[in-house]
Amino acid sequence: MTTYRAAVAGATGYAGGELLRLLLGHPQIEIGAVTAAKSAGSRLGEHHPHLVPLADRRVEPTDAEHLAGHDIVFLALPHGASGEIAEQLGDEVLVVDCAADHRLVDGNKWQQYYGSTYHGSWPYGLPELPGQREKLTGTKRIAVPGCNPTASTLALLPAVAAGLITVDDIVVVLATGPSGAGKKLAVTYLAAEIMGSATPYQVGGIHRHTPEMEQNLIACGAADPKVSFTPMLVPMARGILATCTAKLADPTITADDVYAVYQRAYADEQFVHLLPQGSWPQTQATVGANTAHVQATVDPHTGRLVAIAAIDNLAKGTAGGAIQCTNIALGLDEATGLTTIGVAP
Ligand SMILES: NC(=O)C1=CN([C@@H]2O[C@H](COP(=O)(O)OP(=O)(O)OC[C@H]3O[C@@H](n4cnc5c(N)ncnc54)[C@H](OP(=O)(O)O)[C@@H]3O)[C@@H](O)[C@H]2O)C=CC1
Ligand SMILES: CC(=O)N[C@@H](CCC(=O)OP(=O)(O)O)C(=O)O
Repeated sequence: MTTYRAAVAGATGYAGGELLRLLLGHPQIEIGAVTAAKSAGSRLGEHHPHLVPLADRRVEPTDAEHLAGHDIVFLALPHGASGEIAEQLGDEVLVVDCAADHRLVDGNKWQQYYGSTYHGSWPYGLPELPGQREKLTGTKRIAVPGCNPTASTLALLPAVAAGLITVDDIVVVLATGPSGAGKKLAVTYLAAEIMGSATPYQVGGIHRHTPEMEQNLIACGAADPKVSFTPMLVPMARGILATCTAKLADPTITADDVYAVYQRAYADEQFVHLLPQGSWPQTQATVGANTAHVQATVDPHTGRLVAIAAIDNLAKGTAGGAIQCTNIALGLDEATGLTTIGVAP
């Protein structure tokens, strides 16, 4: 059995920590260098007390020298830092970027929403998109999706692909836990402000995940989709619940029609769990698992589809999705080292 050696850059952060947690259970990937920025020189146990087998690992600086000599490099760095270091890594190493730097195909959209150096696009790490597994197989570069686009795309994919909805008025309202903002940003949200409150942010169509969501819907077959996206912070450590609505293409489409389309679309997707008809996704059931829980129906009063997805932003939304795609790239069983079993309560 081949064993691959992987470095994790940004190992002290939330995404890096979740990558390491999952990699510890991966039978064919061993953990090499763990790197960060200002915390270089510290021990990993100071940052991730839950990762007991790695407690004494020294955190190295993030540079090409420390990332050399690996088969895989996972980048869990802020945007920009990720794009810069990626340019210094050889063509032979598999680079899996959890940041946004290589997600958008359209450089103008990158400028509009990020306004920083555009690093081009890599194969996009959402295997459930039509034709995407072929693009990921054997690749040496993977752009891991944003957690919000993963949840909303998986909620809408079957409806768009089957032409159940019109795509010029898609509304996504999404609740997310603060770990989605990363450790560095999370410290700016005081517990006293988070607990007991729901707080919208990036309101008015300005969130940088909007073009990524639209890009994904184009990949599902939509022509010129328009997404109105409103996220809000809610008091849970992990989790995203994306509620997506859109006008039905034909008002006679029933809830049973919709459910049958979703059943067909996700019949072979082991990491997308379509709930029994009438049950609705809850974030808790996805915690620690590489799953998206999905449900959809119609609202006959307004003639709209209502589709909801729940994910763990750090699992299927980042680290789990990254490992799923890594498995595909390496030709391993897609589920190696991953679970569909969540943690409850
Ligand atoms: N959190 C989430 O749910 C998701 C995160 N992502 C993406 O994953 C990436 C990491 O996010 P997350 O873990 O949440 O962020 P964190 O803030 O929790 O962690 C950031 C990590 O990057 C390191 N770092 C910061 N600046 C630099 C730099 N200039 N050079 C090298 N290393 C640096 C930090 O090290 P140190 O501690 O030493 O400063 C830390 O290890 C981001 O691009 C994020 O957008 C994507 C999807 C979801
Ligand atoms: C709570 C929170 O702030 N969440 C982040 C999601 C981060 C993410 O998906 O990562 P990328 O930054 O790599 O796109 C947000 O909405 O911007």
